Amino acid sequence: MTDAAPRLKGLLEQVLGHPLPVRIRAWDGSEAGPPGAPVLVVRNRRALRRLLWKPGELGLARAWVAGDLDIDGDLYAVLGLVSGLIWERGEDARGLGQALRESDVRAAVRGLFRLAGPGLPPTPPREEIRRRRHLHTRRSDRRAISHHYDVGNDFYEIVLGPSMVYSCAYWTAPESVGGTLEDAQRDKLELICRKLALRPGQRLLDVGCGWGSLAIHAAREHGARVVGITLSQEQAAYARKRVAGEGLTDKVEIRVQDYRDVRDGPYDAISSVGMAEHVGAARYLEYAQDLHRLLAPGGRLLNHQIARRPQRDESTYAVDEFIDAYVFPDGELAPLGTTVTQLERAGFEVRDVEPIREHYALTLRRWVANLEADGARAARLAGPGRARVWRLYMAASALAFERNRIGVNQVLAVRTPESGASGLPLRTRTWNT
Ligand SMILES: C[S@@+](CC[C@H](N)C(=O)[O-])C[C@H]1O[C@@H](n2cnc3c(N)ncnc32)[C@H](O)[C@@H]1O
Repeated sequence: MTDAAPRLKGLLEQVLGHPLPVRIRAWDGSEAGPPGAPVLVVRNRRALRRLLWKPGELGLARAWVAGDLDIDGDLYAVLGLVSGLIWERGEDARGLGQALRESDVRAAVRGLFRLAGPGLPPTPPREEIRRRRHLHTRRSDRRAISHHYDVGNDFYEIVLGPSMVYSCAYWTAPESVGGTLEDAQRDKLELICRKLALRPGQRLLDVGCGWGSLAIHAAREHGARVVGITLSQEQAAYARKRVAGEGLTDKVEIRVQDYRDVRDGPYDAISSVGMAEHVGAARYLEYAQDLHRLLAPGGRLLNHQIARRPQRDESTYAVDEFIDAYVFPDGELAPLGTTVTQLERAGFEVRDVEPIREHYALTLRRWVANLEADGARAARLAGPGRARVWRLYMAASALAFERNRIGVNQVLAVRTPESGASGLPLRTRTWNT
């Protein structure tokens, strides 16, 4: 058979009720679709079986992880076209779906089953079997963090580069966008320290300290005494080595500790960068209360966190299955308004919100480029499936930030004392200066 691609294209369009914007190359070498369009490579029939067994995002992801599906050409272009179908046409597609004759769709699905050939559904990967409800106990959080972060520091060195910062960088000026990721990450760390108004000798708690970059910056550049906490053993070992290398062991302590177990407050300032996404809606208020309790009166919190957009009907919100199963088990995004409300409920005075959505798209594109530049080694270190997942999730996330599906915000909050003296200057921001 040398006509798999045109048959597949026809059947998929019949199911979707929409022309496919990408070209398809099938296992028999046949191709179909708009000439010059990016190519979705379907390497074998197993890819189809995975899709049919678990239609939608998760089926696609499984086929991608296993290498049964691939992209020939610009990854962003294909993701843009496919996500365009899912996001922009979500509403229309539902309308279209209703307009489609059910008997036609059923016939097309039967055709897809025939094309997929016989075979048992592939066993789901271990990550999916381990999925559980989002309880966010200390134990489940430790396990989820280990899944994501104990992949190996060498792998993260490839993706993140020498700065080893795993959160959105800050591109200070249009010219800086052409600069290095390391400069943009250093500028982000500096921005956070300035927002916290760190002074020599002050105690900073860095919740979710990763590989120690902010802790080191705050101690080295601002003379702060820092406690950095992480749930990842590998991160902590790496961070401690860096701290020692910088000669900062008297100023920086790295602990493997859950934020719920920190008892040695009060701190003058707290940073939480790219960490609150792990907390979960059910625990968010407790998290905010814990940080409030750990701060001295007048102390500042800088919470840097990814936000999703609110749903028209929040009760229909569901976590992204692909991200949950393969990337961040138990990660949860909240709308910005919810985060601000919870911080206020915990007693904070929220003083500044800086949305930096576009900065994350730029950062993610650098991470994808880093991974692609050293793809073979990344696959050796983390396993080919994992390297493929990371590439897909980071590229898809870059598009999601670019298209305003998700955002990221730096929220500055103060444990304002009874007197009302916030300690902030009258103007915290200057536009065009
Ligand atoms: C995306 S990383 C960000 C690391 C770092 N802040 C940076 O910007 O590079 C998230 C961090 O949060 C930590 N984390 C997640 N849940 C935690 C918890 N319950 N207690 C302490 N740390 C936690 C992880 O171990 C990891 O270090």
